[in-house]
Amino acid sequence: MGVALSLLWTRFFGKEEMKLLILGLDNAGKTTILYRITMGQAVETAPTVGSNREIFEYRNLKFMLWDVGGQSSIRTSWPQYFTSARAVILVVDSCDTARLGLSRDELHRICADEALKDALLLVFANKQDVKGCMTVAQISEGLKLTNLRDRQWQIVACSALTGTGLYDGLDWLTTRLAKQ
Ligand SMILES: Nc1nc2c(ncn2[C@@H]2O[C@H](COP(=O)(O)OP(=O)(O)OP(=O)(O)O)[C@@H](O)[C@H]2O)c(=O)[nH]1
Ligand SMILES: [Mg+2]
Repeated sequence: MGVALSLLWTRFFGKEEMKLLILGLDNAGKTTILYRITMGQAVETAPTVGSNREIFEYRNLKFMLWDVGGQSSIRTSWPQYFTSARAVILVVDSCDTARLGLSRDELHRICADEALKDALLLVFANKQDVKGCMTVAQISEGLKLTNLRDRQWQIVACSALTGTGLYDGLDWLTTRLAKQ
């Protein structure tokens, strides 16, 4: 859309909502991140059956955030959410060493999907408040992020419990989305 047309569109219809997907294994902290971002606080969560959806405005951009359940039975439905997503936020539990390989497999499956070929990738290495958790470098290596060619990606350490790091990730995302 040209600049003039885009301004006209915004004037009459409001800002375009950008669809962002929050994906990751069960217990990674996706729902906690969703509500920490949209409500500014840590909320008590239960495993997500299906998905949660929230509108969020940040740095003059409007987002529709989709948080999809990560249990194995729900992961098979993830591709139903992919259409027109501008970015994937992959949440990894930095304490879950045993399932880092599973996160890697899911990530590379997501990235191979044609519907997400232009989507940005932000990895949140969550639960960094827990002592002895994996570092960003270990998670980056375990996920084989450098194998993702032709993909704009970033990994950021965060804690949904304290809020640390979440806005560093969102700043990276919004800077890139604003340029598109
Ligand atoms: N210590 C710590 N615990 C966290 C953090 N983020 C989430 N949790 C806890 O991890 C557990 C799972 O969090 P959820 O947000 O429900 O996880 P989810 O990824 O949405 O899980 P599913 O809905 O099953 O896919 C909860 O007990 C959270 O309180 C964090 O940054 N630090
Ligand atoms: Mg959840």
